[in-house]
Amino acid sequence: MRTALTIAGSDSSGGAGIQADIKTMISNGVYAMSAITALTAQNTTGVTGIMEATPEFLAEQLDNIFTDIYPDAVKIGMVSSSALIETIAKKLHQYDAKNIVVDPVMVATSGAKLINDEAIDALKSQLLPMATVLTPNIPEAEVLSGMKIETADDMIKAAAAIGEKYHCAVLCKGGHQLNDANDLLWRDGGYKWFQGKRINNPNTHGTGCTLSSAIASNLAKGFDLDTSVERAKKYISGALAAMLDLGKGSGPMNHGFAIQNEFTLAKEDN
Ligand SMILES: Nc1ncnc2c1ncn2[C@@H]1O[C@H](COP(=O)(O)OP(=O)(O)OP(=O)(O)O)[C@@H](O)[C@H]1O
Ligand SMILES: Cc1ncc(COP(=O)(O)O)c(N)n1
Repeated sequence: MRTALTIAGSDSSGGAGIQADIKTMISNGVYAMSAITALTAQNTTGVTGIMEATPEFLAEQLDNIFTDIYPDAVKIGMVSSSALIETIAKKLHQYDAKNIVVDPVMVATSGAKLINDEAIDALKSQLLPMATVLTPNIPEAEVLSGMKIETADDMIKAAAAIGEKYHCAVLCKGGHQLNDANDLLWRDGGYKWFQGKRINNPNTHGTGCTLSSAIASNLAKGFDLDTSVERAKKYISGALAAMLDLGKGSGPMNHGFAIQNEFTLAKEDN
């Protein structure tokens, strides 16, 4: 069985972060492992507390994972401080990690800030150059490119600027900000649009975490980047279309829709 690792924060309400990543990885047919960067106390209405892991304890988790069950892909989500980012970069270099998907989590759907300002510089200088693919939403792509994004053409320009600077592929997500479900993948000097059907579902807590984990799962299974994005879009559309409605705020998706539908994803792969 192929294996994937998520390095991210725990979401006590289960819709985003480590919990969304593990549910997504299982549903996409890989063995899931986790290195937790922080505990968050949150629900669908907001984040009330964050307790960071120490860099030493994060390093210890990564040592235990990489020296035993080697991950075929790594997804990186919420990492709130530069010391934690430095630890991740050092360990991923040490163990020669492959298929690294970086979701540059900055602000939660509920509005809470999930990264310190000084950590954004560390993210840029240390993690982005290691990424196979980076998955910013529009506000994150604006921060990383330094340009305002108002049109689909701006998405292409910003993704190209980020990709050329950090030498990685960039999936700029239209998401709820710009053109709904259409995402732009820039890689190797060229780009491709992934058109998604907009699903009228207000419950989008954890969509970014879910998409990046689904891409990592498919890379772990040996699919190329374009195919992995295509398959990940199909998975997130299914999870949104399942129309789960929980909580008082922007609720979680139904990550298990495929398993509940008699293992449809697993059947497709056989
Ligand atoms: N209503 C929708 N219908 C279909 N696909 C959607 C919808 N909203 C978002 N998506 C898709 O979900 C994925 C995540 O995009 P989004 O822009 O929501 O990420 P994000 O802003 O990082 O998410 P998060 O809510 O976790 O911060 C993208 O592939 C996007 O196209
Ligand atoms: C631990 C953690 N990681 C990431 C997110 C972002 O997800 P969203 O923007 O959908 O709230 C989150 N809320 N919590």
